[in-house]
Amino acid sequence: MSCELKVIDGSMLEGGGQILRIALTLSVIRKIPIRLIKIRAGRSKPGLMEQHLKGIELLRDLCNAKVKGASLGSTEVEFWPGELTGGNHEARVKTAGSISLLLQAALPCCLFAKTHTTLRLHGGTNAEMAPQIDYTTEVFRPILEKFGATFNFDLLRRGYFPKGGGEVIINIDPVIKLDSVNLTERGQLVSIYGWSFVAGTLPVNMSHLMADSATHCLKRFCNNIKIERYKELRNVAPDNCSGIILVAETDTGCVLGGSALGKRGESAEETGKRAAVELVKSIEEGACVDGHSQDQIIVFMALAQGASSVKVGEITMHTKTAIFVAEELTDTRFEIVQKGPANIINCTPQPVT
Ligand SMILES: Nc1ncnc2c1ncn2[C@@H]1O[C@H](COP(=O)(O)OP(=O)(O)OP(=O)(O)O)[C@@H](O)[C@H]1O
Repeated sequence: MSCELKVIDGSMLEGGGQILRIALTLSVIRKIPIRLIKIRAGRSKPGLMEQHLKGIELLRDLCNAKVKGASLGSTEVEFWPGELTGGNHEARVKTAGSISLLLQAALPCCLFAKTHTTLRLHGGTNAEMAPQIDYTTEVFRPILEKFGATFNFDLLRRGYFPKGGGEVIINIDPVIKLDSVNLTERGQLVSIYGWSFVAGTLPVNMSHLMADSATHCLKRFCNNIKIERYKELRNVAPDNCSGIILVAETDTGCVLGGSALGKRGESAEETGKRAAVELVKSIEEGACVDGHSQDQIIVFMALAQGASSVKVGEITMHTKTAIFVAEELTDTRFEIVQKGPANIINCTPQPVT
């Protein structure tokens, strides 16, 4: 392991928690010690929040890393990775901080561990500004499988804003390598399905209103739409929440998602429509992955053996940020080629000189 610290500037581009997660993940896998500076400088309250700190501690535990400066509010952290061994690990975010984002940082590491890993993650399962856990398992996981990797999960309890309290167990087998992907043929939509839920004391009728409204927006794209409508069991989801997750599949195996959570002052119909509009954007752009998976696959493209190409829609700031960090910490180069409303992201490993 080199003693020199690679500096990653957390104020770059998106300037949020994502830079931190990707940099730490790649630091662990590539065994590159890093110094993160200006952490979350692009956010109104910069520095580490609880969920980011718990993410750092989880990655530290996964590889027995040495960490300096990681505490609430820190804007600078040093991280010296050790050996990735696998085993049982736990992270507990006391707020509704997203379980999916803890997994976003830990999953690639576990894929390169020596043995099987079991993660017990506590926090929010369905939180704003993050993938709902159902998005992670039903949209992101099938895309991950194209890279030759997967995970199993057991959702024990749902956790919503503001209390959190969700709990998910994730089981991950290591891979020998990640496969490169070529996801450039979008094909025709074959089905749209999804889950429209309410929890706590909210009436089940809201789930019907969200699902009907989403179906209304989507029916011009596909005549095979099935959205389950239900109320979560009280013992699994005691607190109030409502939301919808939509998945579109194409005849070339592309999986696109759209989702929304109910919010104060918004009708159930509007929530359903928001999720549908998100999905419609990816459909109309001709993208092979949606705008949220777009940034989440960059790490896998950078770690895969060989060159990958993925057709996406409008390039998001999160994607530009992920590419920036991936190029800093791996021997890969990314190139974006515009194709009408879509873009092709190419990732090519660089010969080691
Ligand atoms: N509705 C959504 N569906 C799926 N993924 C989402 C959704 N909203 C956000 N994401 C993903 O969640 C991640 C959010 O990263 P971001 O840096 O903005 O958040 P963060 O870690 O909570 O940090 P910060 O508090 O600094 O914003 C990104 O990978 C983004 O694609």
